[in-house]
Amino acid sequence: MRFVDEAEIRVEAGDGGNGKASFRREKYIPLGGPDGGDGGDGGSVYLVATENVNTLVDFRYHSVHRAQRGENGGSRNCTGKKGEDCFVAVPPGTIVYEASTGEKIGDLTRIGQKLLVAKGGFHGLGNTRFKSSVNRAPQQFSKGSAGEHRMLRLELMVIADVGLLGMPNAGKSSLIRAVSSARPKVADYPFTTLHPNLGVVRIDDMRSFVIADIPGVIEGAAEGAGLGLQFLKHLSRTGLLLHVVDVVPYESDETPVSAARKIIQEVEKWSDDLANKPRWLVLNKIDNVPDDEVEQHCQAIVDELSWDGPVFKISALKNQGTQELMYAIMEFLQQQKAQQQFQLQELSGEPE
Ligand SMILES: Nc1nc2c(ncn2[C@@H]2O[C@H](COP(=O)(O)OP(=O)(O)OP(=O)(O)O)[C@@H](O)[C@H]2O)c(=O)[nH]1
Ligand SMILES: [Mg+2]
Repeated sequence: MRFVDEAEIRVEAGDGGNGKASFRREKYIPLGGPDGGDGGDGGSVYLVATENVNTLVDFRYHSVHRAQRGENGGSRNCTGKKGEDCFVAVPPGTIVYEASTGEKIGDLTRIGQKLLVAKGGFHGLGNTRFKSSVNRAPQQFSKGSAGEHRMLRLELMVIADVGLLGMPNAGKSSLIRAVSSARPKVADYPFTTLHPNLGVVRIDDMRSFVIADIPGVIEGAAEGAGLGLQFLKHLSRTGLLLHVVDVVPYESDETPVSAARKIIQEVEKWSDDLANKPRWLVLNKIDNVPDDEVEQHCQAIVDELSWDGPVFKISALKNQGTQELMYAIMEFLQQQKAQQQFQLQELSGEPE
């Protein structure tokens, strides 16, 4: 599933440090020459394509990125220190535009690739530099030039790792709310979700994945009923589907099994590729079933569906079982990625 993720950020390079005007002062040397040092260059701002960063979501909270100013020059020919550069981590695949003109500045495709987006100011010159045969005591010095300031628009095509499938009202948006900072609308009427929502599930500092909440799929979606069709076709890019089933369906004429079958049929009608994708059964709203009946209630659904794949029992509302589900997904995606890399290496015949 693909989404365009966007963010605007401001990048400010450091100004160059000023040059110094000063003269040597030492005992017994009455007319010491000029000894003002140059300033340091201002730091620049670079964007760096970084592994494991997979969305632009963090830029919503941190949108100004500054590099350091260069130090001013000092007496005794001391050169000012160069300002530190600022490196901003972005996900691979980020395209960078000048915000005001829409002009493309560049794109970052390879991990580790760097793009200069704001150049640091040039250092000012100390008065030593202005010394000449006709002017042995120059007062001149120059100021550092200003660092570049720019507004950038970042754009990224995000491919969701996990797609949620399920009847309207099954609790897909609630699940995304429970496990990520995404805030899709949740309500007790069908088709709350009119556009796909993305949630980034952060497992720890280094690991996260993207989960996509899509509008509920209903019977006939593969033929275009409801809102299902346009989203079904994008699901083929995900690595895992979660089939969310309400264990006590909202529609009284529906049972969990009949609701689940409808979804499976739609998926099979749509494409073999989608039907063969790894799919897990997520039985939601177990809090609507008395504690001591959950096990039995869920097992009956699994048996009737003749489902032999992974099953998770959760309550998105009460946040029960959701954490375990997220860990299992992360583990699965990592294994899947490792396997794909292995296959790629096999294909390309690389030894390692
Ligand atoms: N009791 C209970 N209610 C839940 C649970 N999860 C979701 N709900 C409720 O079910 C209703 C529908 O939830 P949503 O998350 O909007 O369902 P959805 O699958 O995203 O629905 P659509 O976007 O219409 O396809 C809301 O009233 C939720 O509060 C749960 O685990 N337990
Ligand atoms: Mg929804």
